[in-house]
Amino acid sequence: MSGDNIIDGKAFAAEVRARVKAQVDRLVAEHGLKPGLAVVLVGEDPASQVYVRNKAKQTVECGMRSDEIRLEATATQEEVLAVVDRLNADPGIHGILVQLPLPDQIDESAVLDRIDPDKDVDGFHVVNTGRLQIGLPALTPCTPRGCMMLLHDRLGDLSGKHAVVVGRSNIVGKPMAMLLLHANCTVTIAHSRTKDLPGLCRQADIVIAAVGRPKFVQGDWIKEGAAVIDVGINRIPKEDGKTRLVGDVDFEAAVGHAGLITPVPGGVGPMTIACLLANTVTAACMAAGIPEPQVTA
Ligand SMILES: Nc1nc2c(c(=O)[nH]1)N[C@@H](CN(C=O)c1ccc(C(=O)N[C@@H](CCC(=O)O)C(=O)O)cc1)CN2
Repeated sequence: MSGDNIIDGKAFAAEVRARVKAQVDRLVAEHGLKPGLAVVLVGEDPASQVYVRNKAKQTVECGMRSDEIRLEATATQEEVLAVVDRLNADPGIHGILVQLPLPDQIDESAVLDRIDPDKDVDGFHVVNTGRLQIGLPALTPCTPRGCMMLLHDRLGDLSGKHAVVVGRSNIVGKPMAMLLLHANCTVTIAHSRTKDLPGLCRQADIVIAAVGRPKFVQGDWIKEGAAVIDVGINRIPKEDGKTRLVGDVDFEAAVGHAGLITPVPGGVGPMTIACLLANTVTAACMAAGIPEPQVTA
């Protein structure tokens, strides 16, 4: 995979992390402020364990404080909320993230909305959702923020482009649509009841695939030269009994049509953690009343 139209999300994420590290170094040197991120993991989901480990590692590499709080899969709602309350009250913690998915006995929205909105580095709290909706400064969900960085980096101004977002989840589809709208795109949100999805996608200058179904978006749905951003992370079985990671786009079929395309792995995924680190710096600056350094410039 070396075509000019393939976006290297891993390399771009490394650049973002280097910028975050430079900002952290400056905050420590000039303000004595060391941003702190706490990640809460409930249970032993293997993929979540890997993501949490990578978050902690990259947080430390950027010079920030990293706290990892692990709870048993059988933890009660009260136990999880008590951890969030403690982190909300900790002045050395500027960002709190509760790794999703949570076990069935936990009410996800109750937990996410218990996080102090100013420490909500996932941008999932209803207050940040509302701020984003009406265009106020907000902590923005990491995956959509990463997608926007990739699009701006390669396309510059997005004004007037028709973006089709396939998927309407609260954590990707909806915030993605809002960010594209704020960037002056004409945005269509498509979902399982959308009529003629292939025809709709063929009209798009930008297709965001965030539907959670392996290789759902077909190659011939892509207009020649369109940008295709694949948010999907699906593990499918291989013949040898192991699994492999594929996105929501049939990459091999779409790459010949797209002007730009993100692969899976190595596209949007690495940007999620890089943007989490950037959001933690933003939250620390907000808490200390320091103007936020630009990560995307
Ligand atoms: N509280 C949250 N929970 C979850 C989020 C989130 O943003 N906040 N997103 C996902 C998981 N996730 C981060 O938490 C995440 C997913 C994927 C990657 C990534 O780098 N993927 C690699 C492939 C890694 C692999 O082999 O598994 C890639 O795409 O190249 C990073 C973070 C759900 N939960």
